Amino acid sequence: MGTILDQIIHEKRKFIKQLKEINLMKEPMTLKPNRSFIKDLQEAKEISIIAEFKRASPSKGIINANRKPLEQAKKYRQSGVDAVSVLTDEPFFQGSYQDLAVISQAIDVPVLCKDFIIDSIQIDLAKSNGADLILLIAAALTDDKLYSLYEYAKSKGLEVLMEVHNEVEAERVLKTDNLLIGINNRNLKTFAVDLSITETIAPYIRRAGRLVISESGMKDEVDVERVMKAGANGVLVGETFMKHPNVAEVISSMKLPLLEMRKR
Ligand SMILES: O=C(O)c1ccccc1NCC(=O)[C@H](O)[C@H](O)COP(=O)(O)O
Repeated sequence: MGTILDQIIHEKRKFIKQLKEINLMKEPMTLKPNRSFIKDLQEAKEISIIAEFKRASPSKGIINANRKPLEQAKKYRQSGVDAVSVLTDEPFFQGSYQDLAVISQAIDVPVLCKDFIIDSIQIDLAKSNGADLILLIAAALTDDKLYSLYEYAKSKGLEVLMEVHNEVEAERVLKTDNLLIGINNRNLKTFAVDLSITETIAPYIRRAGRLVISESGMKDEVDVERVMKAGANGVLVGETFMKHPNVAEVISSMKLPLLEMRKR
């Protein structure tokens, strides 16, 4: 059956086919201009945190089915996160576009539609449900697809987080002018998480003048400090925030490394 990424993409193709058949598209729910995460990140004086709403995952199964999107997103916002990521994939992550819409309407920071996008109709769907930025995963796309979906997202006023896992993928995304590059520490084929992936690739991406988000596997401030030292401008954290009984506490502890570094 192939890797988990192959399986996800296989399901996604079925979903897109249905979507095109039933034409579920609705009018954009909001007329307000997109919130720019890139601008915030360029102006940020401390590590930026993207907090993810993630009920379940292929690697962990159910992470936390009890948290409600609205409550969790409000807690994230009150804890000072800079953006919220919403997994909209249903079969593997138990997410939905409804989650995205609810969260986008409730908070004033940029919202990332975290999905496995292979067709422009998914970008329309993300936009119409309130996304400010979308994810494009280099490993899931040919160069042509990656570049055309990027152009399409930009034409819709959306920002793009381009995700890479190794130097070859990094080289591919650096051929675009996209500023926001995510380094996923989780191998999407084996699920192994290794923060040294950020340490290896971030300096290369930073030298190219781009902004780096280190994604996956961060448990505490030690991990955040490690990826910051490698050059990350921000982190994307899901499981740790979804499981922790005190979200505000764990988020503020992750902001500490920078304060400590400033004191030195
Ligand atoms: O999380 C997974 O198991 C997974 C498996 C296959 C493809 C993608 C997957 N996760 C998507 C993500 O990138 C993470 O949800 C995100 O970076 C947060 O990771 P974490 O903090 O480790 O929950």
